[in-house]
Amino acid sequence: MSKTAMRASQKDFESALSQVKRLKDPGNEVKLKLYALYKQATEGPCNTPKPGVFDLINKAKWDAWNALGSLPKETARQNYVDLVSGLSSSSDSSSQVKPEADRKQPGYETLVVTSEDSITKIMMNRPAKKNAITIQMYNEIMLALKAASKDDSAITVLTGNGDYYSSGNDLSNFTDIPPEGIEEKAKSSAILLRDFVDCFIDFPKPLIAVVNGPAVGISVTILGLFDTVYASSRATFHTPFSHLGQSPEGCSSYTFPKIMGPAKAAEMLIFGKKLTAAEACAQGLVTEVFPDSTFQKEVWTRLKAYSKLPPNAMRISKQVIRNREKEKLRAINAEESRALQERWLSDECTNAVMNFLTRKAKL
Ligand SMILES: CCCC/C=C/CC(=O)SCCNC(=O)CCNC(=O)[C@H](O)C(C)(C)COP(=O)(O)OP(=O)(O)OC[C@H]1O[C@@H](n2cnc3c(N)ncnc32)[C@H](O)[C@@H]1OP(=O)(O)O
Repeated sequence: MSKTAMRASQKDFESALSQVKRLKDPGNEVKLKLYALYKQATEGPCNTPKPGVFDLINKAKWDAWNALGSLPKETARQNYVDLVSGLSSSSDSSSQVKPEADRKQPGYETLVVTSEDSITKIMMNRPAKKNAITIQMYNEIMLALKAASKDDSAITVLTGNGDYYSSGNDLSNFTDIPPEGIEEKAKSSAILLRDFVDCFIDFPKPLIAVVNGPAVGISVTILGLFDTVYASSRATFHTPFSHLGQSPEGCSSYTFPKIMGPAKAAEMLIFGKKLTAAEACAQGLVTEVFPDSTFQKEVWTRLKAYSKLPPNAMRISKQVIRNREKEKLRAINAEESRALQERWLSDECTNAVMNFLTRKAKL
């Protein structure tokens, strides 16, 4: 394992340790697994005397730890992170009966897509990379939205797995230069961006963002195209385009001034001011903020109630609201994508991306 991967795994482990406190009770069997993996990850193989047969609880804990044998600390740490990550996504809805693995739609590698209770949930699933959006993930989100627009769900939700909603465009997308050269790369990226944002402009049903943690870049800008945005109190909203030598996308050059007024929009889009969830709500980008400790429970209870409303009425209402603006939004999207195509070829952008990839800069 590389040094970087080990460091990242330790960070993920620490974040899983705090995440686990916020989960609903996963039951004794899982709690024992978590205990055993924690002990193995922090202390190595079981090294304490076996408790007596009548000391039932401590004996069960000891058995679970001892059963891990000589599993390396790094592997135990990784298994702990994976287990917590699976638990936090399945705790999204307390009354969902089948485990998520049984309900998830096949064919997606970067997403977990489920449909239940008339809700299609599209969950970005690269928690170790803060759900940074790769080319594959852009394409899979478009596919999932197209499928959701035709399925029998009443509403569609986009959310993230792990501690982040999304850290935006995966900056390593810029490093995969085709033999045709950098200009061709910028052109194909601009087409991908335009097609991606068009899917949100055209989406025909109510679309809800469940912003479970910090959001960066394009994952923030497209929020202006959602019908409702629910945020955890832990979420932040950051569009550091100038820092990255880039310019706004996702129709935010139009939706943000409209939502929050030109002055507040400029502070975000030009100067990269990061908003807290409360600030984003006060400025109209977020519909409602929920305490992080009850976020999943409160949001999914609310969404389940909404999903029982007459679906055709909701669809028509959305279309009446959106249709008036559709052509304008499409034109703005095309213009923003053209501007970015040029930006991606600039020294300002190249240097910012290289600084991140060589870890000279972080937001
Ligand atoms: C079709 C093209 C459309 C283009 C349009 C979109 C524009 C944008 O979206 S611009 C926004 C781009 N995003 C960023 O600039 C964010 C960059 N990331 C960061 O600054 C930090 O990673 C972040 C503050 C989000 C989190 O910091 P930490 O909590 O300290 O975590 P790490 O930095 O250790 O991250 C863990 C792991 O994930 C990788 N990562 C995170 N975000 C990205 C990203 N956007 N692109 C690529 N990789 C990302 C990070 O490198 C770490 O990887 P490892 O080191 O391999 O563990």
